[in-house]
Amino acid sequence: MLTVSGLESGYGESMVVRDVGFSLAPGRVTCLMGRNGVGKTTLLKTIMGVIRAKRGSVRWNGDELIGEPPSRRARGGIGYVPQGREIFPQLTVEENVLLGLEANPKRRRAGVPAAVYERFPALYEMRSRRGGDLSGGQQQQLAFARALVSEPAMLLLDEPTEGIQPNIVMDIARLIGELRAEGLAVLLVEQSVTFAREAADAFLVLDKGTIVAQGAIEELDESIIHRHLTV
Ligand SMILES: Nc1ncnc2c1ncn2[C@@H]1O[C@H](COP(=O)(O)OP(=O)(O)OP(=O)(O)O)[C@@H](O)[C@H]1O
Repeated sequence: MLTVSGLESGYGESMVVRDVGFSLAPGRVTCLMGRNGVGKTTLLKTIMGVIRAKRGSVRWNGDELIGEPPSRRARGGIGYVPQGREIFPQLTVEENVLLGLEANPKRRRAGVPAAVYERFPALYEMRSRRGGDLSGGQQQQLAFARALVSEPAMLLLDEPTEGIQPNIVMDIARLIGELRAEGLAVLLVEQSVTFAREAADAFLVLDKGTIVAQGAIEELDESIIHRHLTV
């Protein structure tokens, strides 16, 4: 459903993502791995349209997304949980969730669908509190809720377990498993090989902006980890 080919992007003159190609299918979790600074976040932002591609193609169910703004991509079914969560601390939990429907004013007026609060009951309890009052784990739930409120078919997750307590990390693994069972395609940036093996079906390894290894998660072996992932 998502096919990326020959994708290049960066900042000014500096090219960060170089000739990247891969595809994602419904109901599969693909883990994007790589050392710090290799371009994982830049790749996700380019797929979302937050950063403009310099070259290449991002096709979504056959349609070319390059040139489309992020709002059109969100409306088309792509959800994004950014690194560091990017919760608005002064807005309420409910207002933060509704930001996920900015691209869709009609649905926004209908309010937060019951299904979102059923999935995240703690957010329902805290819906009138300020986003900044939530714990790190609750803020991560809020970032997921904001991405899921538009009922996306694909989710881009940028290090959702970063800085999260181990017991909440297990909740995130469970949630990703549920989303996969519901048929979402998931592209997950993750540093932990253990978590990747637990949560993903497939992996991509990025090094200096290029995909240097990919395959089924069972094929993520020690030589790949040693060459491209350990510091
Ligand atoms: N806004 C920016 N302007 C200029 N250079 C940037 C910008 N954001 C990132 N970079 C540079 O682009 C390169 C790739 O950064 P990116 O954040 O995509 O890597 P990453 O693999 O996600 O790293 P991390 O694991 O640390 O999150 C780095 O060299 C970084 O310094």
